[in-house]
Amino acid sequence: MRDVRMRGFREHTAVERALEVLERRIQRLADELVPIAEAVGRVAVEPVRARISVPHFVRAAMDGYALLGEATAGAAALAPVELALVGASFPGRPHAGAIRRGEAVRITTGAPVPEGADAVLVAERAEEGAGRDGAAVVRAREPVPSGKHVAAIGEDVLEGAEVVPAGRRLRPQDVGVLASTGVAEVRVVRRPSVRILITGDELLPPGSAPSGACIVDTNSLVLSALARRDGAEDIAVAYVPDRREAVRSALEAAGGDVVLVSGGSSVGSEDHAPLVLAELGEVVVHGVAMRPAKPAGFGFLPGGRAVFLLPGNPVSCLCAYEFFAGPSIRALGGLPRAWPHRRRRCVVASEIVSQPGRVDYVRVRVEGDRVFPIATSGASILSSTTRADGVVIVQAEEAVIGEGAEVEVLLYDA
Ligand SMILES: Nc1nc2c(c(=O)[nH]1)N[C@H]1C(S)=C(S)[C@@H](COP(=O)(O)OP(=O)(O)OC[C@H]3O[C@@H](n4cnc5c(N)ncnc54)[C@H](O)[C@@H]3O)O[C@H]1N2
Ligand code: MOO
Repeated sequence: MRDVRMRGFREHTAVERALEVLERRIQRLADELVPIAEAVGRVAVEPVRARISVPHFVRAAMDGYALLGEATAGAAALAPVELALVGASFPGRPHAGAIRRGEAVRITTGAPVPEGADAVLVAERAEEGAGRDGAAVVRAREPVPSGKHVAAIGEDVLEGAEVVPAGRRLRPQDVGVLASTGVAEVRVVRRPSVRILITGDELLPPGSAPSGACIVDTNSLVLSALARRDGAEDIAVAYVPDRREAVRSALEAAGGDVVLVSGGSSVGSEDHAPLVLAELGEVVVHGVAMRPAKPAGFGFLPGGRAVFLLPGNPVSCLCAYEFFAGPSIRALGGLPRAWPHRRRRCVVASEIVSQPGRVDYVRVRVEGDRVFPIATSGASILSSTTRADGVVIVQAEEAVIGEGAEVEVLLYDA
């Protein structure tokens, strides 16, 4: 690899080309079995099917009386049909045995309908009392068609039916349904672990007061949160001094499925990360036709673990993460590579200028359906991303997006 330190980049890789490499080289991780209680948010590797039908017994949908519908034929308020009340069925405590025509069982919603019954007469249309012989009876004041207020086996889910497709990031209700069908474990994609190496002798950990020539490291917080958003777990941060040997041993010892190196990616005399990565593995891209994050890059360690070289400037770091590391971490975890931001079509209210040949990450403010670029373009101005509502990505072939044009804004808030 050519040493760009104090010399500069000779050429820049197109964003599209860099993404093609990542798409080819980064595939999802292996799978693992997790208990159903831990499956929310995980990505199913295969379709998950119902183990048994829900409900697995015929159940009442209303409170009232289980009976044979036919037996209530001709019932009316003034001429009720009298049935012998022979028992009760509650959820978890069914009536033992079958009933015959002319008999009824008191039943509550969700309870098993006894054999011999095929309908439920709602409590509001019935009246309990004593028959001529003093035995308990229920009087039906209207006829009940067969099947009324009775849920068939499998009304919710049939045994063997696909509940969720492969690739689904499981929703709370998905695991609810799966559990209801007796599923105990789900095969999901392993979550990527991420190691964040923060380089820069000037940096103090978050929570410190900036002092002297030292500033507070913000990239570790932003990167950790973004990695978590993208499905990573086991995210660890390490601070690495600006010495080649220190960067080398940190990279060697990093572990994790993905390594993010913040800072030291550019052409300064202390920018060791690209050279160290080239020594230990391979640098595939270093220098991208984009702004900010021009010095961004990535490569691989032996065994194929990806290392992302993220410029130290905080906006560049965020931007390089979003373009390259984010899609890769999501793909490792089985999620779509596409940016997860909510999108909104807006009209450009003040022209957006970009340089043809490079992709621009333009921070914008949104007012109604109108979009304004944020004046500063400095990659060190992290507060620009706090003042912005989102970003517009200007493609390499575009130069000026004039007032009145429609653009898609990727919103920072979900
Ligand atoms: N001669 C050239 N100089 C620079 C070029 C170039 O092409 N030729 N590229 C510039 C661009 S663009 C960027 S971006 C930066 C990236 O440089 P590095 O990745 O080497 O980053 P550092 O030099 O370590 O830091 C840059 C800047 O950001 C601050 N920083 C670093 N880490 C953090 C952190 N964790 N939290 C908050 N702030 C951080 C650091 O103090 C510097 O101010 O290079 C340009 N130079
Ligand atoms: O690309 Mo640098 O990332 O502009 O400051």
